[in-house]
Amino acid sequence: MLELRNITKHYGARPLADKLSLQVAEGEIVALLGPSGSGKSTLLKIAAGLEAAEAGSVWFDSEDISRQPPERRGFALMFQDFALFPHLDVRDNVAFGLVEQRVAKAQARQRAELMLERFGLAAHTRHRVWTLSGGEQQRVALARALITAPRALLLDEPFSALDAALRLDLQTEFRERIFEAGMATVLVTHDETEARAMATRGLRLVAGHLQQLW
Ligand SMILES: Nc1ncnc2c1ncn2[C@@H]1O[C@H](COP(=O)(O)OP(=O)(O)OP(=O)(O)O)[C@@H](O)[C@H]1O
Repeated sequence: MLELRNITKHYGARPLADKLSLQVAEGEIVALLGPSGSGKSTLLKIAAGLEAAEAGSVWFDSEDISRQPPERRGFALMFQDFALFPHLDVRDNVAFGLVEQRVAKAQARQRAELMLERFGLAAHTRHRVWTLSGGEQQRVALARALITAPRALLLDEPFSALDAALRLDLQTEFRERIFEAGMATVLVTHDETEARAMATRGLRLVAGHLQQLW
């Protein structure tokens, strides 16, 4: 269970989080909605360890991980600005997380190939990522996120660059793959339709507080 406990965070005088708490269980996809600038991405970054809160703590199961650096938390991130590596082929993009975990390169590549097969991307294994379509690139990014078997998945507007029809396809596919992997998942999105299509629970962040939508 991923848990934020009594998190407080401001930029200037405006509270982005005001003693905010959130629990996300394994197998749950929680959507975070809210006006632009309300602090959704900041909350995700606090969970990931990329930003510090002024007060409060981040827990996973019964461990306080507030002081752990991002790479020790065992979370996978898919943020708008976490692009794929243009100088690597598709396979090495997917293998990257494993190599970081000191898995031998040959073995990491083999596992990446299996993952790409499951994702219907086998034909692109040795292609540069920038030769793929936007939707394919997002699937590579999800494969890269899931291959390390993360205990939580943090998604920030994963489909914002895609056209409407493709978004719908990917929402269904991502939802299935995320449920199959079964980790605690938080999805930040502007789009309530997308949130309802993907998430088991929807929350709106307003003035530092979370309101339950469903
Ligand atoms: N490092 C920073 N320094 C100062 N202000 C910041 C910083 N990061 C974010 N902010 C401000 O905090 C507010 C919340 O930003 P955040 O990106 O978390 O909102 P958001 O709800 O994800 O917005 P959007 O839906 O537009 O992506 C914004 O007003 C932003 O300008």
